[in-house]
Amino acid sequence: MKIVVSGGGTGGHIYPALALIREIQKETNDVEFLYIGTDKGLESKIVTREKIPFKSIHITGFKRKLSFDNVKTVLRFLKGVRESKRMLKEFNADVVIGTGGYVCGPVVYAAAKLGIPTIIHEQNSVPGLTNKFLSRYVDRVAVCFNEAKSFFPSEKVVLTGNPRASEVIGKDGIKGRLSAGLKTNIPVVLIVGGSRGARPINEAVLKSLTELGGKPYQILYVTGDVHYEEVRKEVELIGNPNNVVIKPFIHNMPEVLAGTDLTVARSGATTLAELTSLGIPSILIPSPYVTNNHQEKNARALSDHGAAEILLEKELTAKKLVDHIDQIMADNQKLKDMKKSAQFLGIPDAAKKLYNLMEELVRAKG
Ligand SMILES: CC(=O)N[C@H]1[C@@H](OP(=O)(O)OP(=O)(O)OC[C@H]2O[C@@H](n3ccc(=O)[nH]c3=O)[C@H](O)[C@@H]2O)O[C@H](CO)[C@@H](O)[C@@H]1O
Repeated sequence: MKIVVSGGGTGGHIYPALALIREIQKETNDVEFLYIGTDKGLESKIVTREKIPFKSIHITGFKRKLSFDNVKTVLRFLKGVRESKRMLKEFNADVVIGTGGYVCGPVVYAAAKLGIPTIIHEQNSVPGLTNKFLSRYVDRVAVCFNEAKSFFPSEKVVLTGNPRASEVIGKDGIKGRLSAGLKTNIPVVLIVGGSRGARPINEAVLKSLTELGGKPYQILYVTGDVHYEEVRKEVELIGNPNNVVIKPFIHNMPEVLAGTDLTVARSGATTLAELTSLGIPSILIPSPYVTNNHQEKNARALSDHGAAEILLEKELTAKKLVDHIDQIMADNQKLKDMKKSAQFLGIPDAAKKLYNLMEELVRAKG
């Protein structure tokens, strides 16, 4: 089978696409991939580093307000469609999947117009503009939250989950702890602000650092690459407690998560897919700076089922952060209940579900 994958912009759209490719490659040698992205997006670096065949088209996103720039965008879209059609024919694609971000607009649209089976994958509980637009033309819309279903034509929607959920399972938590410089025999709280870190979370953690030093658990605190230097300078003044390890970014997140007892995080869709797949209790601090406040809705999908607690950024203080962590870490039954609820929401076989969906569509086309 020849599969075209397209998606880009943030890690949130690229990591699920990569996870899907890697998981399918584990299952079978019978599949050939082509990734279509943009030259400017993060995908051009990440995908080529993984040695996946990569081609690029030139396209920019729509502005939400009407402007002259949008006219240019429409022209670029049409050019992107022409380029995509040529690439899809040349590759002889059997199926095309878009994982979000504006690049998959022309690619998936072109595939639909050529009569190639198409799927879009929506990671969030509230869809982005591109996926809403594409849902009219595609054969299937794969979602990760039941809450997302109502935004799409009901006959096309399938709950598959996020392929990153498949990639994170079965990892060695002891290795994860050791790799981060943590002790193996003391509970771990991971604090991370999404793929780029989050200044408000960093501020609250810095203010509570000394107090966290006296706790019976260890903290792995991930600042985000761009904030690391600033945080490190402050920590030099405050003092770094023995039970707190500070890192700019975690490159082996699946292993580290396997060794984590409680996570404090932003509620980006992929993070939540990982947490539920592994059954990790969490305190979620949704980013209020995202389209349609979708991170809060993502977070509610977990907290409504007891899998997570929400701490809104506008209410975030150092004291509240520490109290929340303490309350959960001191209550074994609560940890167990949250773990169970998270696992209940997790879809660890998401990659397989998506692959089956592709096979079904290709078979149906004959
Ligand atoms: C600010 C913004 O627009 N964020 C969006 C972006 O989030 P963003 O890309 O930050 O967040 P996600 O939670 O979706 O994905 C983050 C990914 O990075 C990984 N990771 C993170 C930190 C680290 O040190 N190491 C590491 O590997 C996580 O394990 C995860 O796999 O895309 C998501 C998916 O569409 C959206 O829900 C978010 O709202």
